[in-house]
Amino acid sequence: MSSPERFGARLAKAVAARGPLCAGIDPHPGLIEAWGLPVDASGLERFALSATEVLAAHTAIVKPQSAFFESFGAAGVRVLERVVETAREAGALVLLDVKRGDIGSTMAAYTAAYVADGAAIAADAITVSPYLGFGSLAQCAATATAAGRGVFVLARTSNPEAAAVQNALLPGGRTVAQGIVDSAAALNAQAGPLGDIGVVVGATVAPGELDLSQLNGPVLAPGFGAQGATVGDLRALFGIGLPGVLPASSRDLLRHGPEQAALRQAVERVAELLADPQENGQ
Ligand SMILES: O=c1ccn([C@@H]2O[C@H](COP(=O)(O)O)[C@@H](O)[C@H]2O)c(=O)[nH]1
Repeated sequence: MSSPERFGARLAKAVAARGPLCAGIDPHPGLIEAWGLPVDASGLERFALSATEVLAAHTAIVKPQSAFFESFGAAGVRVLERVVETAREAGALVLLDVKRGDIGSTMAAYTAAYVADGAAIAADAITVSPYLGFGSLAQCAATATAAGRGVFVLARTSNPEAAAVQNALLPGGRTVAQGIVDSAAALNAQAGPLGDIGVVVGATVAPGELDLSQLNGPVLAPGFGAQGATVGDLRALFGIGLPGVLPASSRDLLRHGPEQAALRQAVERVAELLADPQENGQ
């Protein structure tokens, strides 16, 4: 049997075709309500499927936030499964934001759930947390890669509380975040055109904190939009062409619903800003 096309290669093609914007599907109760829907499993379903139909038709990759589905119990998880299917039918890759991380034997179960061959909720990639040690993620990364899937490892997250832990210094002087980037880079060393192991670096992070030059993998950049980061901030942090960077926005897109036409215009507007190398603000 031939091996599946690698995640990094699939992502590079999708971004070349549709641009780098990663649209977040975060059904916050407040947004469900603002769309005039009941805050229950039926409202969740209408919100999430309608948003996914539009966002997944216009972006390379969508990022459902698992927490907002899990909070509705089993019915919410069934909606999440339909979101994954709907996104795929619309031609987008699915990065499931679950931020899993545990000892290796438990991590194996998360791997089976999301990124192994025959996974129960099969995503193209998931977010993972390295704070039980980067090595605890090794088997998950290897299994995902073999299945044509990927992982995005939290390195320097967008929230203000993160710096105290992630900018702490390791023996030798690198930050914890840089150590994570370098460990991801080691796994991507032989891959082309883009490795399967991404990192998460918030768009809100100050320029110059991290050296991403050796990563050879994708960078998920949440914090763009509702958390305050602009296109100018993205370019200052990652460079004018945003190479390998997936700016991620959820609330700032979703607030334009429930009309699908308005949501589509919003996503097109942001995609145009990201495509314009002269654009330094928003
Ligand atoms: O560092 C991180 C990692 C993940 N996130 C997630 O991204 C979205 C952001 O939503 P917005 O509405 O665009 O602020 C959300 O799902 C977070 O859990 C992050 O914000 N920062």
